[in-house]
Amino acid sequence: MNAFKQMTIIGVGLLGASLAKVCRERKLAERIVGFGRNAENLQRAEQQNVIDHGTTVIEDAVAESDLVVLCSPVGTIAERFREMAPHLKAGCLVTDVGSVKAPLVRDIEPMVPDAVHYVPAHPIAGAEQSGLDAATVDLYEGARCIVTPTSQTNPQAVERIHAFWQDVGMRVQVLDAAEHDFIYGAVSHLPHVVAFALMNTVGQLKTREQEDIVHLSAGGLRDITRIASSDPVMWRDICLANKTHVLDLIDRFQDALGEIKQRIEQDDAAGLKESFKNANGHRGKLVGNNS
Ligand SMILES: NC(=O)C1=CN([C@@H]2O[C@H](COP(=O)(O)OP(=O)(O)OC[C@H]3O[C@@H](n4cnc5c(N)ncnc54)[C@H](O)[C@@H]3O)[C@@H](O)[C@H]2O)C=CC1
Ligand SMILES: O=C(O)C(=O)Cc1ccc(O)cc1
Repeated sequence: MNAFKQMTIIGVGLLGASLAKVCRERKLAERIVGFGRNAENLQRAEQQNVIDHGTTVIEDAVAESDLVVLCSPVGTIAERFREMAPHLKAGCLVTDVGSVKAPLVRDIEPMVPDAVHYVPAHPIAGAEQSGLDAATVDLYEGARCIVTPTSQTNPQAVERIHAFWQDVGMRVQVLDAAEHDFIYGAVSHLPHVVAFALMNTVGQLKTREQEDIVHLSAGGLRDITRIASSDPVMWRDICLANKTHVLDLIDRFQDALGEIKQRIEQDDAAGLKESFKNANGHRGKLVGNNS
């Protein structure tokens, strides 16, 4: 097991507090420090014994730590790294949970001090809820964690961070950051954009009596839009950070939607059936039904 004397979590929300909980339970760190902007949130995390100590002063948060995990929104991670970099001790390992990797690697790698190692990571574990109160000890259990080292990343540091995420309970896999952003743009970011757009389309429609029509829906609308309840700041940051891939994927989605639209317009029953049958096949791969 890969026990650290002290670890710091930057951003004690869903991902950060869940990580603190599992590290506490599995004794992966002797002491857990939380950094955040909101003193009241940190105080509550201390009271709940999620962290040993909370501080809004980044120097105090990281100076004695052997491991720092950045768990704040994607748009804030590089800035937090810049602030903490001069205060990191020699030998400190830094990883993160950001949902987009290439821009973080591009911005952070040039700022990494000598004798400090940054190994980017993305645990594919989460939910549509956010914040300390949504955190659970088993959020990460059995889920995939993508690690995206570069040619400059120290191999021993990669091994230790790999072991850390494994100790947390994750199945670790290495990917190039650019490929990661393409893949998760497709399987995570586009679905969120579609869910937000679908809810905006249907959500504003009213009955003749000016009542919301969503209450009249069957289970399907709820199934397809669960993730439209996700945090707007988090998803704003993800879409802007992964802009190129997200825009390309929206184009692809519009093409697929356009094909269905055209087949309906042209009363192309066979073509329409083909579009839907193809989708059945693709979803079969997703849910493990290849028949
Ligand atoms: N929610 C999810 O399902 C997943 C989220 N992620 C990534 O994890 C990170 C955190 O997401 P969540 O835990 O869901 O969000 P969250 O909103 O629950 O927690 C974020 C925490 O960061 C704090 N924070 C906000 N701005 C900050 C700043 N400038 N400096 C320091 N702390 C700041 C917030 O106060 C909050 O405590 C994001 O980068 C996200 O992309 C990764 C995998 C899954
Ligand atoms: O709630 C869901 O189904 C998710 O998709 C959670 C999620 C959100 C963002 C990530 O980067 C990874 C996982």
